[in-house]
Amino acid sequence: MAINAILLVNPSTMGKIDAAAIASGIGGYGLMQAAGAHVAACVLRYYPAMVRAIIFCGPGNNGGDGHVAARLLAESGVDVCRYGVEPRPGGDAARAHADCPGKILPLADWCPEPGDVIVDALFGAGLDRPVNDEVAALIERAKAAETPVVAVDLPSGLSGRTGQPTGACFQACHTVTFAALKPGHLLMPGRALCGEMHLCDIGIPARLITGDDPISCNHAGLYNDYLPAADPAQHKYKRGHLVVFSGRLISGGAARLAASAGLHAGAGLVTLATPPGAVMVQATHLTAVMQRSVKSADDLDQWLEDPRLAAFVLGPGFGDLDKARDFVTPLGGANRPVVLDADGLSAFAGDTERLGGLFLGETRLVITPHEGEFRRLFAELSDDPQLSKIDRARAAAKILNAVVVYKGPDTVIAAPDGRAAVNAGAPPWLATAGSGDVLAGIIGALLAQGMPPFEASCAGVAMHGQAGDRAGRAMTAEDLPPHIAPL
Ligand SMILES: NC(=O)C1=CN([C@@H]2O[C@H](COP(=O)(O)OP(=O)(O)OC[C@H]3O[C@@H](n4cnc5c(N)ncnc54)[C@H](OP(=O)(O)O)[C@@H]3O)[C@@H](O)[C@H]2O)[C@@H](O)CC1
Ligand SMILES: Nc1ncnc2c1ncn2[C@@H]1O[C@H](COP(=O)(O)OP(=O)(O)O)[C@@H](O)[C@H]1O
Ligand SMILES: [K+]
Repeated sequence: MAINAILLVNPSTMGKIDAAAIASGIGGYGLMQAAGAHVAACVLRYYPAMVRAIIFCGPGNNGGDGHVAARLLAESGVDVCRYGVEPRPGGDAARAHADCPGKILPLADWCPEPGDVIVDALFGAGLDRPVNDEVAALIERAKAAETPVVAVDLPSGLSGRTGQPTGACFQACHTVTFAALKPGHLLMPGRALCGEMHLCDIGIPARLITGDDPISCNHAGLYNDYLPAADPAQHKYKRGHLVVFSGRLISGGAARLAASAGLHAGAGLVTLATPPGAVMVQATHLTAVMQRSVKSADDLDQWLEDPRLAAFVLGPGFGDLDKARDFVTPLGGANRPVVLDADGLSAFAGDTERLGGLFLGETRLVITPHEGEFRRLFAELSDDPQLSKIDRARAAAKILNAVVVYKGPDTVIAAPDGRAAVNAGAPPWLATAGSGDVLAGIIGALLAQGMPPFEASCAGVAMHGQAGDRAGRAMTAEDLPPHIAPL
């Protein structure tokens, strides 16, 4: 009996897991009892001063969990009122309803009173369309009355697959879910609509909590076996030489942030490849980071003959989009890993085919777009409301044969082979100018040390978040590099 805190399970897969548990001899009604008990316990724990528990019950098993919670809360001495619809006859929900004393009133009858706490058991995994006008009006009423909401499985109205509301949606203070998290619990705005998450064991055996789709939370198991080892015999070139391309005179700070992050993330040496006109200004800022003047794609081509150059970061503050395209061509031919960020991505807006064509074969391109950069590259994917952020990142990864680090509060890392991870724990104060440049430098350094691109990206995103935690909420991007620590 267990929970799986790593796997993200789509609602349709969760239905199959429930069915497999039932087929293995575990009664569905028992699962519902356990689910309802966790909901009742959450209400009692967080709202000890409540006056009434208001249970909104839908027609399916989500409603069934609500009937169980209603009965248990009433048995605990709470004043309980149920509103909603009678469950469909014959199933576990109907039995849970029959076992709960009292009647169900129409949703429209609920008049908010001070001390009310709502248990939202209208729709969970079965939600497949926008809620109707009656439920939308109820959600409005709850919001206007500021009545706290404890959601069962998912706030009603939220898609567990995409993290997007299908229409009106409850804003929960707490969400109680079972066996495994769904993508919608972590993807925005779902994560914010869920409030505090509670992942609870309802008695489904761990061996059954598996997915047919490799989506997980970003966790150490994804990359631990690939992290650079501290080898006593290492020297700086063995640790990896990272090259970061600098922008023009006016915009060299972003590349310096990436370069400094690269050194702290373990690259043995980092060289800024700087346009001749910016070399002097960069020199006044650099200490451990080295510098080389690189004027043209031909210069770069020559330098690439040095096999010790292990990985490249191009984009932060780069500025010149034509030049970015010119430089990426020899990098594509160099058969070494490349991180493209910021201007390195904007340079290929509307031309993703060309970018993908430069990086055929074994995956060695990592792109790190934020929402706007992603849209510039993949407007059609961004505009498709059926796609989740995971779907979009995966599709982009396939198109470019690249690992996609689709940034934000819910950074998604996706590989062309379909692996995907969602990183949801990073502190919000990472939303500060230059923080993405630091991330590009960290991933570049891990690539330079020989990590494969998906693993380097997952580890890099984790290191970035941890550096943010250590730097604290008043940090600026410049504070991040010294707080980077090996995993
Ligand atoms: N299975 C198990 O063992 C366990 C399951 N558990 C619980 O079961 C929940 C899933 O239950 P579920 O599959 O019955 O779906 P649920 O979310 O209740 O929806 C019911 C029906 O509502 C309808 N409908 C959908 N959208 C609608 C809309 N916008 N507006 C109006 N109606 C709408 C649609 O039916 P339709 O009208 O299309 O025929 C849909 O089928 C899960 O979230 C968890 O809480 C736990 O007890 C643990 C054990
Ligand atoms: N609300 C948030 N919570 C956690 N991390 C965030 C949040 N907003 C942004 N980030 C992270 O901060 C970084 C910002 O990168 P980016 O948008 O490229 O900024 P810049 O271009 O200024 O460097 C990304 O790693 C992103 O995932
Ligand atoms: K619900």
